[in-house]
Amino acid sequence: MSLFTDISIPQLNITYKQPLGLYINNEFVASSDHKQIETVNPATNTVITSFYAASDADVNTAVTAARQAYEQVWSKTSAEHRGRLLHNLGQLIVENKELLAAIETLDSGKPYYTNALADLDQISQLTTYYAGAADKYNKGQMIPISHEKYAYTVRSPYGVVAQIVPWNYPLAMASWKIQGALAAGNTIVIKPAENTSLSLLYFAQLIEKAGFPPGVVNVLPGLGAVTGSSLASHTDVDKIAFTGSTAVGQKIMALAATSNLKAVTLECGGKSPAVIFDDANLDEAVKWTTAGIFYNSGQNCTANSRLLVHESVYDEFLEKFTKYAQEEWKFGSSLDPFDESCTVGPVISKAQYDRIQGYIEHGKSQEKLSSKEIGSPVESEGFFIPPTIFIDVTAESKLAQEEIFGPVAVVLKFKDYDEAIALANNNAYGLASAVFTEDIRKANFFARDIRAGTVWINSSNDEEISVPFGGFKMSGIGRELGESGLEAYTQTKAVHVNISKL
Ligand SMILES: NC(=O)C1=CN([C@@H]2O[C@H](COP(=O)(O)OP(=O)(O)OC[C@H]3O[C@@H](n4cnc5c(N)ncnc54)[C@H](O)[C@@H]3O)[C@@H](O)[C@H]2O)C=CC1
Ligand SMILES: CCCCCC(=O)O
Repeated sequence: MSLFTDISIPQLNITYKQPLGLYINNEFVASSDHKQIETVNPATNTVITSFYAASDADVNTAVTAARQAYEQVWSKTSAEHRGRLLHNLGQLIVENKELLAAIETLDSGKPYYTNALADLDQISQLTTYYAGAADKYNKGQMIPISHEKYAYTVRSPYGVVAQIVPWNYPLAMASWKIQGALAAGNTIVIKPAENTSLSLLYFAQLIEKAGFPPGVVNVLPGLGAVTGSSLASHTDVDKIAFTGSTAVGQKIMALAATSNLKAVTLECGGKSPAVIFDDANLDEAVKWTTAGIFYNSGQNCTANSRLLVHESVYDEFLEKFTKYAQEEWKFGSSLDPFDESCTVGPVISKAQYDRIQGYIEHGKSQEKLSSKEIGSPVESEGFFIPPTIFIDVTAESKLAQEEIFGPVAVVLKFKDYDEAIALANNNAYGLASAVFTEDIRKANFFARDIRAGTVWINSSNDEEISVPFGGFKMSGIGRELGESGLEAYTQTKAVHVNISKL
């Protein structure tokens, strides 16, 4: 198989050259065993192309390249220069914004105009942020001890970092990791999700163009259980960062522990509550929470998939939510993610489609839950699921406890603050949360009492690249974005200086 292929996207009148190889030492190569993976367009269930899948041997080759690049070049590169190369990368991202967004839409099904382009805006913003952060957030401390001794700390990069990213925001999740790790001075081997590898393979070409030396960033598409596991267990990888399911995060953490006790950052699943109190502005709550569960077809780790509503406004909220979702989200208005009117795209794969439909079926047939389909089922070969909400759900419901990762929310009722916070915390996950109230005390009590890494007050899924992101409980370990996104890729070295008289 060739290392490149031409791909056409007629809706945007684009034909471009798609890399299909592994990206090691700033060049594309075939996998050692020539194994390949097919990637499918989820909007049409048709094969787009195939690309090489990295073997264990390829992982070793890439890690060796990253190690050599670290020891010989990158560890000797100033923070200022790292920042300058990230600035170059940011400019190249802007120049390639439309094409990168188009590849994301083709491979993941996320709507081009209402989703993918916004991802590229966020990626540009965070690249600029880390370009500036490289020689600012690299400072340690000077610690005076005595007349004849002082100490200081250094924020030392880990060295070779492995990164594994999911398919819901392919390039954004990769950039959350790559840009921070580079700013901190690490070299990287990153594995995209097997169902959305095309954009990162195209993006890899920008790495060399930006001036990054060979081996600093290596991109290894491949199967999770093969390439991913191999990275997690490689003894010359100093740190691994992962975004994806909690189950896989646990596997990675176990391999990290038993191989070489490498450092770990995990951004895993969520089942985030949005709590609507009796004094909430319901129109605002509806606007934020419909986006919080239907944007990206609900495939967000921070999706507000649990809606907890005070009993006094429950019926009014449901009526507003349903009406707004029908009128503003217009599921089915277009089944072509490249169409400007497409707001809810397909879910990523047949496997996820079946998984989500399984939850919907369970809710209806097993738990006899009442549901409202906000949009009718569509005739399509693609993996389109109508936005659905289940009402009058109890905390013990399977649909209230487990991450569905689709455009499906459950609505629960509560009578007072204590019941609301108890319901909100009654879950294995703790990634994000939202609260809607005009009462500043209640909002701050909630922010104090909720066990979640992110709290949105009178908004939801309102990420900022300068604010730390990460979960409590089964939602993960560590933080990304903001200064945390650089800190996560450094470890503190303490230097003691004895200047006592000889
Ligand atoms: N937190 C988040 O942003 C995301 C959460 N999820 C959750 O994961 C569920 C399943 O989605 P999946 O695509 O199966 O996610 P996943 O966790 O299987 O895949 C995420 C990444 O992990 C890799 N991977 C899979 N198995 C691995 C292993 N044994 N060792 C190392 N790497 C491995 C995959 O190749 C991919 O790159 C979703 O329904 C959702 O609950 C999925 C994607 C993103
Ligand atoms: C670009 C927003 C990403 C939210 C985190 C996630 O769903 O993985």
